[in-house]
Amino acid sequence: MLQALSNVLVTPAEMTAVDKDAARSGIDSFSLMRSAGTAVSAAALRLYPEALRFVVLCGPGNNGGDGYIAAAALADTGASVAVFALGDAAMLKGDAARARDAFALVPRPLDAYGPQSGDVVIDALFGAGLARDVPDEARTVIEQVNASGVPVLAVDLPSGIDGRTGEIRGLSFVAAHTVTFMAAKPGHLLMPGRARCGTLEIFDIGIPARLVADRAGDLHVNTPAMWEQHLGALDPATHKYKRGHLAVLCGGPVSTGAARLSAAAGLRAGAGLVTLASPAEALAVNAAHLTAVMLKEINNAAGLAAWLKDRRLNAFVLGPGFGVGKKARDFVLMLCGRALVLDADGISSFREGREQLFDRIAAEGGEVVMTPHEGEFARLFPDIAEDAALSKIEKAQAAARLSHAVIVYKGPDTVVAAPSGRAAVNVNAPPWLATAGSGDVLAGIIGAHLAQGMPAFQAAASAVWRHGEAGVVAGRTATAESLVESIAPLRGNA
Ligand SMILES: NC(=O)C1=CN([C@@H]2O[C@H](COP(=O)(O)OP(=O)(O)OC[C@H]3O[C@@H](n4cnc5c(N)ncnc54)[C@H](OP(=O)(O)O)[C@@H]3O)[C@@H](O)[C@H]2O)[C@@H](O)CC1
Ligand SMILES: Nc1ncnc2c1ncn2[C@@H]1O[C@H](COP(=O)(O)OP(=O)(O)O)[C@@H](O)[C@H]1O
Ligand SMILES: [K+]
Repeated sequence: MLQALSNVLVTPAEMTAVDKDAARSGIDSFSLMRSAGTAVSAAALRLYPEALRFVVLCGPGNNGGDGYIAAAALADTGASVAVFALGDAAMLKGDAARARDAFALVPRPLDAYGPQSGDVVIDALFGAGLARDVPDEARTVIEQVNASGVPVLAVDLPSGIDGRTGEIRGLSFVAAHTVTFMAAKPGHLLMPGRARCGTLEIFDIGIPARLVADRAGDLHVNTPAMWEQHLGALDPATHKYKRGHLAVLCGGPVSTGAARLSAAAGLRAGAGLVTLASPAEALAVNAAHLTAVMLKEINNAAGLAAWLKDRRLNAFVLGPGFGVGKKARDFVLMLCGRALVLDADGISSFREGREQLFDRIAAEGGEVVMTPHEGEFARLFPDIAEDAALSKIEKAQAAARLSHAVIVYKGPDTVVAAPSGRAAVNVNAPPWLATAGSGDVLAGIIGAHLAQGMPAFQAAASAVWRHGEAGVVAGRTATAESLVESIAPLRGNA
């Protein structure tokens, strides 16, 4: 895969536009289909040398066309191949019809297929063109194949997965491997699609990278390439104030653990100093648990205002264990002009009156990052959350636009989105990150990156990636505490 495209995500609509641009620039569309189909046959031979029979299921569009090319290429190697077609293969048009003619045998109707031991299914029913729920004729075969345990190699996408959203359109194959072309699509990375793609292979079928890049939006896989040019901000060479002073606002005496986790994570992630701001009634319990993290009594808005005069306090985390209500709202509104991570109760406190928050962020222009999980997202952005037409990426983008903040929409497929529309989908997080306090740790890492001067989007994206890496290091028995201990340097910095 070309380096220039390796992290780019392209929506199916953008890919269709790329196809048209390619045709306009004189590239033969059938040669692209031939490359696609032969890439699929090569993957099938490489992955399943023991297959007794390759069963190619072909749909009514160009995804089916890729399938016919693959079938012909596999037959040329002497492999046993059977093709079953959805609908009347005689009705195929354009490149798909040409591809059908490349395969010597007449395909059999889809409902004639029953999975047999030794089969490998090549799923070429629907790809980028899936426009509605899969039809009944396809449902039966998808159910049978999924139940049979016969391995499925998907062409472009497992049929039934929406390439834009990752949603299942009625029913979908569960593939062991997916071969897609030129660039990954959102549906390969967003859940539940991601879990149904198996391993993902991105094959360069020969469309110039420039044509793809011209149509692609500012949407990427979250890899170090997204933010490594900002790692200089994490340079530890100077004194501790240069490494940033992170302040974590703590709630009442019975819920202090969450804020302490954020503080510990912030320190571990490289903030030069971390101070826990605690109300008087929680000072004793916090003091009993803290060593390197400092403690400061902050009881009310007046106390916070006085403390904020210290401009060396350069990032804040508010939310973990803070408590929902007026105090949270008052504090947050005072912090909107600074670098701020708004998490948990800090988000939920604005269920009513969110406009005040969004207006303040816009007016003050601080580097604000919000880190909602699904429930918190629905609390603050119910209108966006309920819009079933939007993908998780589009929801995060809409929320970022509306709030003027960077949104980290958490989950197995965390999306980081900026008000500009720039977005990244994270893929390195192991499922055992779903453990109590894990989100508090993430908030602390983001806070540390902000404290060290990274811009909000890069601070958030790199923190999400680092949190995922910490999860990998901590392993399956990870707890929030072991996650903190597992936060590793980012490329030798921090
Ligand atoms: N990108 C590239 O550069 C290249 C892409 N290539 C390949 O092209 C694929 C995209 O091809 P595509 O646009 O023809 O769409 P595809 O997925 O075959 O489906 C469309 C057909 O299915 C039908 N249909 C849709 N939904 C349906 C439903 N629920 N139930 C029933 N029918 C339904 C739809 O009918 P319609 O909606 O028009 O009635 C239409 O007939 C892409 O995934 C990749 O494999 C390569 O060849 C090389 C270059
Ligand atoms: N299945 C999963 N796979 C990977 N990461 C996950 C999964 N479920 C949750 N996470 C991550 O774990 C963290 C949980 O945060 P959150 O829901 O706020 O939990 P808590 O409030 O207990 O800290 C988030 O960073 C989220 O992205
Ligand atoms: K497919």
